[in-house]
Amino acid sequence: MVATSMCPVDRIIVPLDVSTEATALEWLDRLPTVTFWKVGLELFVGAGPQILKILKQRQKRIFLDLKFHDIPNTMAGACRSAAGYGVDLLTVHAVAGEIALKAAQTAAIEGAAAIGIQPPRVIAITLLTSLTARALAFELKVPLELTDYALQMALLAQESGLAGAVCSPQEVKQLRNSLGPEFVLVCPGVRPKWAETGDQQRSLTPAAALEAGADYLVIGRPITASPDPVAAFDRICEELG
Ligand SMILES: O=C(O)c1cc(=O)[nH]c(=O)n1[C@@H]1O[C@H](COP(=O)(O)O)[C@@H](O)[C@H]1O
Repeated sequence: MVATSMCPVDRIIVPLDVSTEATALEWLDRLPTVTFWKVGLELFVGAGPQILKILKQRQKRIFLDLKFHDIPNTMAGACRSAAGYGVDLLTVHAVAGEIALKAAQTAAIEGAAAIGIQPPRVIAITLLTSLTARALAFELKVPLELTDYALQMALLAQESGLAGAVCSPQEVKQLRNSLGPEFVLVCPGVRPKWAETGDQQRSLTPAAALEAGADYLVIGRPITASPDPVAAFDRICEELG
C-alpha cells in the first residue's frame, strides 16, 4: 500500500480516453497538476506509443492500460515490448491464467532489464467495474459471489508474482485485508457524490475508496466530462483532504 502521507493528487490517475495525440496534449496542458495519467486502448491504438514519450518528457507517471489477455507466449511478448516504454503500471487480465501471468511478469522484468530501466508493476484486472453480480452469474456463468470472484482473481495474480490488481472500490476492503499491505490495488469506477455514474456499476466515492484500502484511483469522466475539469479535479483533491 502506498504511504498514507502521499499527497492525494499523486493517488489520482486520470485516463486519457481520447483518440488523438493532439487531444491528449490539450488535456495535459489543461490539467498540469495531474501527475499520473492513464493511456488506454483508445489512445494507444489511435495515436501510437509516441504519446508515452511525451508523457515521460513531461515527467508524468504512466499507467499503460492495454489489458492483455492471450496465450502465455503472446502475453510475454506484449509485456516484454510494453516494458520498454518505461511505464509505471501495466495491465493484464487475471483470467489469462497462472502460466500466462507468470510469463507476463517474467517478460516485463526481462524487457526492462534489457535496456536498463525499472520494470513496470504488472497488475491484473479482477472483474471489470462495468459488470454486475447479475452479469457475472448469468452472462459469464461464474457460480461465485462477486467479491469472492474478484478476490480469487487477485489471489491468482499475487500467487503468480504480480505486483497488484485492479478492482472496484466495493471489493477493495476485502482484497486489502486478504492480500496484505504491499499488494498494489488500483480502483477505477470511482464517483464523487456529485458525478454521474455512467456505465460504472460498483462505485464508491474517492474518499471511501481510499479509506477502504485503494492505493490509486482512476477517475475519468467526473473530471473530463465536467464543464470545468480543473475545478472538478481540485474539488476531488479537496474532498480527499
Ligand atoms: O483498467 C482500468 O483502468 C479499468 C478497469 C475496470 O475494471 N474498469 C474501468 O473503468 N477501467 C478504466 O478506468 C477508466 C474509468 O473511466 P471513468 O469511468 O470515466 O472514470 C476507463 O479508462 C476504463 O478503461
